[in-house]
Amino acid sequence: MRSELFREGLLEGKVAIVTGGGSGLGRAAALELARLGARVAICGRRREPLEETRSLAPDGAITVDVCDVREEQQVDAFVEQVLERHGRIDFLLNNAGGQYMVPAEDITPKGFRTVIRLNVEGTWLMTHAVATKWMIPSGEGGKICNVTLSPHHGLPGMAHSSAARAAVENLTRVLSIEWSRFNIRLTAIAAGHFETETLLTKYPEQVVRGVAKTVPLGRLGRPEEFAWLVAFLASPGGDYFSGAILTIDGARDNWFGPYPPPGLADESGKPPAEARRPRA
Ligand SMILES: CCCCCCCCC/C=C/C(=O)SCCNC(=O)CCNC(=O)[C@H](O)C(C)(C)COP(=O)(O)OP(=O)(O)OC[C@H]1O[C@@H](n2cnc3c(N)ncnc32)[C@H](O)[C@@H]1OP(=O)(O)O
Ligand SMILES: NC(=O)C1=CN([C@@H]2O[C@H](COP(=O)(O)OP(=O)(O)OC[C@H]3O[C@@H](n4cnc5c(N)ncnc54)[C@H](OP(=O)(O)O)[C@@H]3O)[C@@H](O)[C@H]2O)C=CC1
Repeated sequence: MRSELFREGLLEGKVAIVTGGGSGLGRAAALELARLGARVAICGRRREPLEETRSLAPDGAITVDVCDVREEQQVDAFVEQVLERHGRIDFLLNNAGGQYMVPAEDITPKGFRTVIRLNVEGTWLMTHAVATKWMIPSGEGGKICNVTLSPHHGLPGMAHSSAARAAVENLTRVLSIEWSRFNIRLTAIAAGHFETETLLTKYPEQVVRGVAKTVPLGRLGRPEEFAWLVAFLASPGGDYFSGAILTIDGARDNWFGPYPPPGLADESGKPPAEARRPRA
């Protein structure tokens, strides 16, 4: 299938990494980059969804590796594998991330650490590995795009993640300055509310039902709308973007309604907690 937006072959010769490429926004981005001729290496913790993404792409366009972005040795091995296979890395999308929804007073130290580790440390480990193993020593530079979250004033029920995304945005800004001498350009995409399977199935039912009403445009984002922005940034159109936080959210960042939001929290303002996932 061809891109609905960009010309064929736009990213020919480019090599991209997409973390969390087995589902949702990561899958949509990996497929769009592959359609445009890039060779795309995707990773995640589970092989099965990654293989499914690969099967949806043009033959040979996507390669798959299991890698937990929180684990330094796995990240190093993954990046080395990509370099061995493809010889270069032009673009990194740090998309793997997430959180669970919970009132802040119920976040345990372990739970807080888990979310910070995934979003901040995972993003940092992958960024550092790609920069030091290829973008800096090759003299070619490259582009790194991080995924964060809108609204920027944070989401009740996501204190850990709100803190983590702010950290990632400031990391983006400082590296865009410090690594400009290597021609490494960094951006962050602050995603609003997108209709991915995780959002639609994992979050409390009243949140799923009510969330589109918090968006001035009145609907959730579609994964392809995110993917098009990623492809644009990876293309020559994105060459002069660095240090920018690109918010894609149907105007969600600019709106604040009454608190607590009707239907999305109880009368005291307590956000709902999602159900514990069953333990194996
Ligand atoms: C107004 C509003 C509008 C709200 C409008 C809503 C808009 C939503 C906007 C954002 C949307 C998205 O990002 S959608 C995309 C979301 N995608 C994801 O989150 C995918 C990645 N997430 C994950 O893998 C998990 O959620 C995450 C916990 C981060 C990492 O998983 P792990 O397997 O590594 O960790 P686990 O072993 O499960 O958990 C480790 C510890 O974390 C804590 N923990 C984990 N899950 C928990 C849970 N459900 N409830 C309590 N605590 C939990 C416990 O302390 C756990 O320790 P023990 O107690 O010892 O077990
Ligand atoms: N959907 C939305 O509305 C919004 C999403 N975002 C962010 O966008 C990104 C994608 O979200 P979305 O597609 O909705 O959610 P998904 O849950 O579908 O995507 C998360 C992906 O990351 C992978 N992943 C999770 N933990 C790790 C890890 N430790 N190492 C490697 N891979 C990991 C998961 O695969 P596996 O479990 O196999 O490891 C999964 O493929 C996330 O960072 C999310 O927080 C931000 C704002 C809003």
